[in-house]
Amino acid sequence: MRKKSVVLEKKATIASTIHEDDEVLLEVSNLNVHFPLEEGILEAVSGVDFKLKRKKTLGIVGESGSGKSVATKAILQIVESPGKIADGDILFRRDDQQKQIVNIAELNPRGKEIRAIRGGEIAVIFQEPMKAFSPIYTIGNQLVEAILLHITGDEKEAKKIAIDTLKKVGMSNPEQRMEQYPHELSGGMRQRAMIAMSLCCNPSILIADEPTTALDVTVQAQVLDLINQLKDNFNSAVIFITHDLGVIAEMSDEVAVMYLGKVVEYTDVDTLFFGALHPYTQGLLRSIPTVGKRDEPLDSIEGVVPIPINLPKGCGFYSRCQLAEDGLCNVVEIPLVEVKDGHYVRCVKVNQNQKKGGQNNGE
Ligand SMILES: Nc1ncnc2c1ncn2[C@@H]1O[C@H](COP(=O)(O)OP(=O)(O)OP(=O)(O)O)[C@@H](O)[C@H]1O
Repeated sequence: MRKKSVVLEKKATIASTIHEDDEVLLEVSNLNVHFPLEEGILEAVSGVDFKLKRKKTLGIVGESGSGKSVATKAILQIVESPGKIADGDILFRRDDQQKQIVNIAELNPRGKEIRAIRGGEIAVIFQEPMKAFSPIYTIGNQLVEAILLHITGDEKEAKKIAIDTLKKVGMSNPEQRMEQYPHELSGGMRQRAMIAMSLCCNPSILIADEPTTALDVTVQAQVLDLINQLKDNFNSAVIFITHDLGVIAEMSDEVAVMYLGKVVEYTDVDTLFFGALHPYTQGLLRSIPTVGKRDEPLDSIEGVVPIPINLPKGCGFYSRCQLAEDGLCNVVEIPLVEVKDGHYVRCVKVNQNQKKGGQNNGE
């Protein structure tokens, strides 16, 4: 059978503005992160673009294995071996006097410059706080050490900053907490201590990787509130990684939906919830429990995210997509296309529909 011809759109990379707009703190373009394995090259992140503005939160959502964590680890140059940044730029506006823009992708992962950025100008909150702390030092020791490294050489001042930050994250008796070891704190308190650790150096960017998954619902709400307040107080920006679209709705200004190492939809949060176009995003939205649908079974997207080694040509979502069309979707690499101002979608069917002036309802 003759394959239908596919007209390739010009790839719409998310326009570069970091050199003109001071509010843009980070601009990631065409990021590729590969793990060379015995079975072949695992393409964990493949041509990812996004940007981050001061006081804004970018939500990154997608199922397990879609590349969210690896993409953000690349921003800190902490991708585990044998993984490496194979291509792309990670332009970051430094918080020094010149506000110089550096390309993190080109820095030596063990060099002085990335060590000054990591934990200082760009900080991370992990899902599991025990990972961030050493069990053999007190919380106070660890906070003070980070502040001495990034902010001041004066130990007294560093201690004062540590106590103030613990207060800001809602820790009761901060002086006493300084003397405690991580295992002596409850889960919620440990999470707060880790947020304090991330914020004590006034980072320009805070990366929160599933920061509330291990917490109960009440503490979850407090932690989310805290991240929002602190973003405003510290004039910083947040990258929020989660599986949970409810959390995305609450936290994000813009959202990147990732699937199989690629951004498949990128837009502002309202458009995501009221005008998502990619069949994968629509599937994720249909799987959110709602009060009105209490007695109906929840929709779920059948199958799992494949392992990104030796992938077939075409759309990565092809094998699970309700709209998949042989000869159209599985022929060439599908580009990310700007369908409306600031709304980018990686789907041939959506592009066809948009041209006809129709809407893709994902049926
Ligand atoms: N250290 C590693 N070695 C080999 N492959 C890896 C490694 N870390 C991640 N990967 C692979 O890279 C791809 C992306 O993984 P990543 O952890 O970024 O996904 P994720 O979207 O963050 O998932 P989760 O929500 O479960 O954290 C997956 O196929 C994963 O198996």
